[in-house]
Amino acid sequence: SVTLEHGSKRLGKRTDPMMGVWRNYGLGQFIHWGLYAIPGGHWDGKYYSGAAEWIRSWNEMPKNAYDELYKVFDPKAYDPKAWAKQAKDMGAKYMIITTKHHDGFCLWPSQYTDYSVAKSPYNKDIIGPMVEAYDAEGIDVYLYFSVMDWNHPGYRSKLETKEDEEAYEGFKEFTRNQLLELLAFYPSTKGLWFDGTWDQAWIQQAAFADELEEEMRSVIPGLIIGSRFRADENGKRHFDTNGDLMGDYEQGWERKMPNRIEDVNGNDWDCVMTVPENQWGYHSDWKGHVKSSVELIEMMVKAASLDGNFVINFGPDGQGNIRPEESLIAKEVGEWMESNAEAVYDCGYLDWEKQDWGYYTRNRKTGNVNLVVFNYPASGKLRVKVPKGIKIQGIDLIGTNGGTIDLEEIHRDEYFLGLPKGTDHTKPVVLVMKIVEGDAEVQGVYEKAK
Ligand SMILES: COc1ccc([C@H]2[C@H](O)[C@H](O)[C@H](C)N2C)cc1
Repeated sequence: SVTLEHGSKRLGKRTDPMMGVWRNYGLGQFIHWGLYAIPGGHWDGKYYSGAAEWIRSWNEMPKNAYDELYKVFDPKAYDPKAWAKQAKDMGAKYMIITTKHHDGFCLWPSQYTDYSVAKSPYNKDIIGPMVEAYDAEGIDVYLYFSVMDWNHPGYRSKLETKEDEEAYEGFKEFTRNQLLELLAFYPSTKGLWFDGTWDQAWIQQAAFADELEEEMRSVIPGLIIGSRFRADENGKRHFDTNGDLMGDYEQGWERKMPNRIEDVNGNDWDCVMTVPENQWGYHSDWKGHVKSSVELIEMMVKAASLDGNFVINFGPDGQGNIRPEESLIAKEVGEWMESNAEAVYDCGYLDWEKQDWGYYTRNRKTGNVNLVVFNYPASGKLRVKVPKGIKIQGIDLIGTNGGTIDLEEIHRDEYFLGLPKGTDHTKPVVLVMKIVEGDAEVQGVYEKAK
């Protein structure tokens, strides 16, 4: 490996308590909200088929028309307490809010630009009440921040001239000022979710970004920052020149998921997922596939089974309403979590052979093995291969106690579990297995022998 000044600062996972909390979240909520929610994917009677939060880049929408939208930003229906309650009922343990997306419009009254809520008819801080409401519900708040800023005069995608370089110095200072301002205004935030960091101009700022990351971490000790904030001095992003993870967790799983534990390279990670195929901001007319709550539950469980978290995106409309499709998802995911959350919260990878019927998750606090069944076997029986030295001490349908599952030993360490008659096959069902490792008759939590 090569010596790097601005590469990864740590090998392996963070081991501090704040990262331990992050690791156990299981489920999060992303909120994309901003001026783009006003046009909602349409302009001048035309339909924008791209991602609604990118409508400013659509040549059918004049840039100045977009840039005037702040003059009509006045979301009468905005109710952060209701949003936080809905997220709580869904079972989200953390929430990521767009403080500033690529358009540069700030949902907080930044001292460093006029392009913020302070200059809109709404003329109140959006972020503060949201942070308070989510904190009150016990949901940790993370602040999304786009480095790319189409509004700032000093922003550049690449630095080609002396003038570019001078302008970009101002932009770097502006970016640092806004980030320190966010941490000062909202000190209860647990981390930052960076985006818009692929431009050559930013990638060249390895030293500046490294120093800024250190500075932010010193302002809020334990702050959690993903792999997408900065590049190393060779322009390597997410993973440095030596292949080591930048930041505290892998942030590349966006609208896609790993399939095997090897894909996550032993890192913490989360997957951020849109409900339609590719809409983060509000689009009033979703086209194509819209994910059902069962699909999203399966992705959430799959993430937990591979040591990751799953984050479902919400895009409130221009008035601050949560759309009906998203409210339905929040309700249905919440109903499932009501009785099955222990198979997701505090759960991670179990190194048992993957079976076709679904996923194993291991609860880090109880030591229990969860079998989450998505693909019901026609036989009605689940095949379970148990590694050597592991004994099944008991198994039950989640929330029940005793005698619901019959265990048939096929041969040493391989069993058929019979699902109870009348199991509802339209929902994922969870079996909870207590295991004993080695000959230990220890009761309670089992830490896998290292
Ligand atoms: C260049 O392709 C992109 C770049 C950025 C994105 C942004 C989306 O607007 C959303 O904020 C997502 C989390 N982010 C990666 C999406 C596609």
